[in-house]
Amino acid sequence: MTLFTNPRQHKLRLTPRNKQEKREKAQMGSSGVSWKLADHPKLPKGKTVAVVVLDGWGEAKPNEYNCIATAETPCMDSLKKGAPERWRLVRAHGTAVGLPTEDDMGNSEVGHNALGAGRIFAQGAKLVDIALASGKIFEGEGFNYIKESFANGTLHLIGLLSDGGVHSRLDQLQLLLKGVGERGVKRVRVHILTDGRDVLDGSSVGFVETLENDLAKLREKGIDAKIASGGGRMNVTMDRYENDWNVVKRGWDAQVLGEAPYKFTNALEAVKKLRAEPKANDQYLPPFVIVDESGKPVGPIVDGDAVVTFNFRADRMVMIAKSLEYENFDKFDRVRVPKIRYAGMLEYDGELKLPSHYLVSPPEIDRTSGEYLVKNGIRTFACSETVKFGHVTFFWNGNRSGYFNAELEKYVEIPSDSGITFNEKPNMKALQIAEKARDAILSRNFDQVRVNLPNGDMVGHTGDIEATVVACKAADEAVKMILDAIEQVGGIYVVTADHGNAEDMVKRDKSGNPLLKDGKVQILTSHTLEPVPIAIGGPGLSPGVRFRNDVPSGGLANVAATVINLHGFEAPSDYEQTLIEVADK
Ligand SMILES: O=C(O)[C@H](O)COP(=O)(O)O
Ligand SMILES: [Mn+2]
Ligand SMILES: [Mn+2]
Repeated sequence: MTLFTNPRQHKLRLTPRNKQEKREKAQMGSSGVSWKLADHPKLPKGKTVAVVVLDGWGEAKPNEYNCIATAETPCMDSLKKGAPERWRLVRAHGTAVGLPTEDDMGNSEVGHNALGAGRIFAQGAKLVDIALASGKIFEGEGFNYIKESFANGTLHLIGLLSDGGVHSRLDQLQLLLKGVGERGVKRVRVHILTDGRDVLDGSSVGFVETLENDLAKLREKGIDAKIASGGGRMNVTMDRYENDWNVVKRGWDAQVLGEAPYKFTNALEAVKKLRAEPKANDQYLPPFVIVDESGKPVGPIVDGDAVVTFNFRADRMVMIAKSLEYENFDKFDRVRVPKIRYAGMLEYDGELKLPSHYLVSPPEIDRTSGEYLVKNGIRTFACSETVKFGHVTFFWNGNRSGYFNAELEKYVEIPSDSGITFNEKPNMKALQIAEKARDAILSRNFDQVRVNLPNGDMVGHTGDIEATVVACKAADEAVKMILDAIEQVGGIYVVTADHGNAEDMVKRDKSGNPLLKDGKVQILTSHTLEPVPIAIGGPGLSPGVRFRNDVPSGGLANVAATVINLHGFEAPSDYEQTLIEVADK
């Protein structure tokens, strides 16, 4: 993209520091934060603002692997005609969303965090890198806690075996293994979840080989280190937002109880054999346990053991964290609940304080736009279907569950289909989400109506190009319904996305050509590095409002100030700058 040839170096803001902030803080009450937003000098209050996030909807050149360009998307096409004043692109990957490098694709967590928080926070991936590089990870409360079990128990590491950098990273697991090896661990068991969603399908085989090499090195040092169980991430453990507890149960059975439908004596063989089944892929491998020659599982979790879930990203760890930590738990029959010392790589839910022990402190995402707006009287409605519900609530609000003010907010979750891959039903619940948003807008009971439309992303992850084209059409129709409602109430819309996915479904070489393997293209199931569109409009948009042209490398974090302005307020002074200006007409 020529737009971003000279990206501004974003400073990672870990604490707000500027002068006005200090002055504001001096005037505040006991919470230490002044929540009052100043009136915008030019923009009115009282307009209904629809904020639509198309999940996995990036901008790329049209070609046969660009499902968005292939699909019929008349609504999104018409918005694009508003460029440059009412349509533009924003950065949605790498440092623009707090990830370690520009090679890191965006994802829902960091994307929605940036959209909601209006600032760029060093994200989990980066915080873990820093803690490992400095060695601080091995000095904190969380590590000291699990270390107590090293002398007499086993350390179990559970997580996604991948170098995707979305939920976890293999190099971080390797450093963790090395670190525990140097700090007295005697017995280690790794419970792997294969990826194929943030990385190419089939890459699990290479990751298992790498891990086995590392474990062999530990064994040379006298440490009893083995892979103990496994399964595909979408089938085992990594469900989110309570869409399907069976997924977590399958993980529990394999990891804790040592029970699974498949038993192997070797993890590499397990992954290769299970992948050879018809229609098998890394994302959906069935659960398996590794057994010894006598058929006994090599690593069930028992009393006195320590467990670390090594994913840094929260959404798909909250459910397993609850099952490992909660005494009162009724989501499935755990059969046996071992007395363990459990720590997450990060704290996964700041509101629930879950888990109570963790190795690295999460980003402190405070003073989000959602909280400011509610505290300034903005009545907010948020909706998506289960698989993305937490994106426009939990992630949007800085990884906090719950309302800021239940009287002013309503969050509606539409149950997702479970037990299917979404290429089977690519329309998903887009229409139902749009209907809820439409009704919320027409009710005039809300000032902000915020939705996430999952189709481009969830179907894009299946790698099914035909179905993804259908998915994009469905998302476009949903946008149209929401914009029609905004038209009726004289409101404003902001339509954007959290990262790319459906706009490029093929693995490419450095010059951008499809990369062939054995003469075939490799389907890309993951997100991309592409920028995403943002469009503004609607009858309530004041004349003269347009995108500024002096924020060329603007990213998702600039959207919050923009939305706050459209509600008639000035954004907090330490927010990334607004994307809009009001030209004199
Ligand atoms: O968790 C997932 O589904 C993928 O790893 C990332 O997708 P998301 O960031 O869009 O949720
Ligand atoms: Mn997403
Ligand atoms: Mn995704």
